[in-house]
Order: sequence, then structure tokens, then C-alpha cells
Amino acid sequence: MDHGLFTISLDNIGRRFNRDWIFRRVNFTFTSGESYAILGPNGSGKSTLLQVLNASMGPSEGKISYTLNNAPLSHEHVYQHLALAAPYLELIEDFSMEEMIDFHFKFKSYLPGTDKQQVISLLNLKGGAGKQIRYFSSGMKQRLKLALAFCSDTPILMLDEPTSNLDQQGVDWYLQLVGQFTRERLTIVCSNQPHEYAFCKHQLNISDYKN
Ligand SMILES: Nc1ncnc2c1ncn2[C@@H]1O[C@H](COP(=O)(O)OP(=O)(O)OP(=O)(O)O)[C@@H](O)[C@H]1O
Repeated sequence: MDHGLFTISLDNIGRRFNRDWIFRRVNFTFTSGESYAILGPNGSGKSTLLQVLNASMGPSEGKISYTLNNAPLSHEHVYQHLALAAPYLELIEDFSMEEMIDFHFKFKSYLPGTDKQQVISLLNLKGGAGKQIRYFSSGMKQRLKLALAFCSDTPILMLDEPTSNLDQQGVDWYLQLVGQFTRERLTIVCSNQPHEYAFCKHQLNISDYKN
């Protein structure tokens, strides 16, 4: 599996909303083949940092830089190289599961060895294939978001609160996907639940960057 070697480097990054600094002086490098947990209590700034990392939000101070296969990559191209599953990233409710999968993979490639049928069987949602997503349970929606992200052929995988709405069986399913689909990728998990980030070798705690 060759996703390309990716790095994200933060040089004294800070972000504020109005007068409130959410985090400051973050110096950190994220590298392919490694998994990272961004930790901190509710409202501490995990999602904000993730949005800065995926270049959908700019930092208020400091510099962020990206490389792909050792060549600099400009901010506007970063989204092409990442797959994101997050509570604020909505599925298209009018679509069926199959339509949603087709739509997603118009923009992303399937990870080598996966295809639509494999995504569907991975989801294991009995009778769900033709049903509109608006009628899915919250756990089914979460599984779909995760399967789309895991099966995208991108060097970066970003997961914000990956097991929200999942029951124990869903958590076990998520951990199985982690084992299967994160190798050689740069994986970043925002979480405050140990069971969903325990596999991450590195941890970055937002509370350490409050002043
Ligand atoms: N666009 C915005 N404008 C103003 N304040 C914002 C904005 N986005 C986030 N915030 C504030 O920034 C802080 C950090 O929010 P963020 O969602 O990053 O935290 P979090 O650690 O991901 O929280 P949770 O664990 O609850 O998901 C919060 O106080 C939030 O209200």
C-alpha cells in the first residue's frame, strides 16, 4: 500500500476566536506511518486544531507546512490527500447508502483492494443498502462515515470523536478497521475516550498549550 509520505509541521501555531486564545505555541510534526491522539476536555480546542491541521481554518499565528514525498505541498491541495470523519461533517440525507458511497468515491479513490461491494459488506448493515440515510440510526450513520474515510486512498486519516454513537459492538468494529486500514498512513484522532485512541503512539494534549 503506497499512500505517499506525508508530513505536517507546526511552527509556533496559535488560534484564537476574538480575544480568546484556544491554543498557543504548538510546535509539533506529524509523519506518515504514525498515529496521533489530540486530547483535551470538551471545548478545549481539539476540533479547532484538527481544522487548522487540515487547512480548512488558518492559524492566528505561526506557520504550518506540508510535504508530500518530501516536496512542499500548498495549503489548498491538502484536502485532496486526506479523509475525514467528524460529527460536523454531514452525510447527504437524501441519498441511499449506495448513492452516498458512489458520491464519496467520485472525489476520492478506493484504497487498493477495496471497492463498493467491500465497503458495503464492511458496513454489515442488514437491509440498509436502499434506505435513505435520513432513516439510518445515528450509529449506522457513524459507521458509514468511518467506512468512507477508512477506505479512501489518502495518506492522511483524520477522525474526530470516531466512536460517538457507537455501541460496544461498533467500538470493536472500529478497532478492527483501525488495525486493517491505518498502517503506513498518518492517522490523527481527536478524542477524550481512551478506548478510541489507545492505539495512538503519540499524544498531544491541548491543555499543555493554553498559555
Ligand atoms: N467559529 C468559532 N467562533 C468562535 N468560537 C469558536 C468557534 N469554533 C469554536 N469555538 C470555540 O472554541 C473552543 C474550542 O472548541 P472545539 O470545538 O475546538 O473544542 P473540542 O475540544 O473539539 O470540544 P468537544 O470535545 O466538545 O468536541 C470552544 O470554546 C468553542 O466555543
